[in-house]
Amino acid sequence: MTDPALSLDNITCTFVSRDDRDKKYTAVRDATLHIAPGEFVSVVGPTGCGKSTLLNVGAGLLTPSSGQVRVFGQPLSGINKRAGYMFQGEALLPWRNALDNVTAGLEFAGTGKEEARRQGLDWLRRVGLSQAEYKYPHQMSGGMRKRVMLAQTLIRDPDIILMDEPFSALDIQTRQLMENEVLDIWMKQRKAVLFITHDLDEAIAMSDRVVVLSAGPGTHIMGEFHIDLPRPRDVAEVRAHPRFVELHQAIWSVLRDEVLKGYDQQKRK
Ligand SMILES: Nc1ncnc2c1ncn2[C@@H]1O[C@H](COP(=O)(O)OP(=O)(O)OP(=O)(O)O)[C@@H](O)[C@H]1O
Repeated sequence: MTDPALSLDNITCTFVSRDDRDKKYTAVRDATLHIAPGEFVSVVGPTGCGKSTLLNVGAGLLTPSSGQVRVFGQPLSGINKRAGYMFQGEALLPWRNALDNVTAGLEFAGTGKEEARRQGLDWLRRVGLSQAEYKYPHQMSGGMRKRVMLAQTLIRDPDIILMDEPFSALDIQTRQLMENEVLDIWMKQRKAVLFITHDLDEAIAMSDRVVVLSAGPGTHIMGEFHIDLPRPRDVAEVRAHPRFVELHQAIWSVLRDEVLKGYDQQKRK
């Protein structure tokens, strides 16, 4: 049997509480999640439940209080070098143009300038930005900046792609375009993807599997759903598929109560 690309086993993350430094807060308790090579897995859950915490554990940015992380069967220590990470916010360097932002990771890894430029231009083309090589972040729209971030993440050819609500700041049309672009690229390369989102429609439209997290504290996995919709998919069109509607109802019936609990906790904060 092949090893999962990423395995998180019995992960617990306890922090010093942000509200009261004398108290501890267990964000995630005993969560187990395996992602196969080439599998696209989305994690959904109420706000503040611990989605980013799990992703950070997978990226090696956060060491769990207990549990084990393995990458293609090997225990992870330090940063997960086989993973590329696309954050929720803006992560471009404002003083670098689009091309120099895309090639930044290659440069840091020691790739020669000419080769980095060749690959950078190729990635700009693949994300639909062939004309934007010399534009600086402030000269680009939010959607263009996200495309640059996508190219920046994928140019290193990671075996695992970690995405934390990458398109949440975009308008719905741009967002759907980007989602389709990610699916196109993924269909060609079939890397393992861990995709965090608030948006159940987005999770179902993109994924092979949707994992539902409970409200915190002590977040755990409430359910997993295999998404047996045909591919290739268009994220806008697939929403009208009768199976999409069935899956949405099934997942929402598990997620709804957790979202209400999460919302209640936010109001009490
Ligand atoms: N370093 C930290 N110190 C203290 N508490 C933390 C820390 N990191 C996360 N938390 C807490 O753990 C919980 C989970 O946070 P996390 O950011 O993983 O949730 P999330 O599901 O990604 O949230 P959102 O949906 O709002 O993006 C939150 O209550 C948060 O305040």
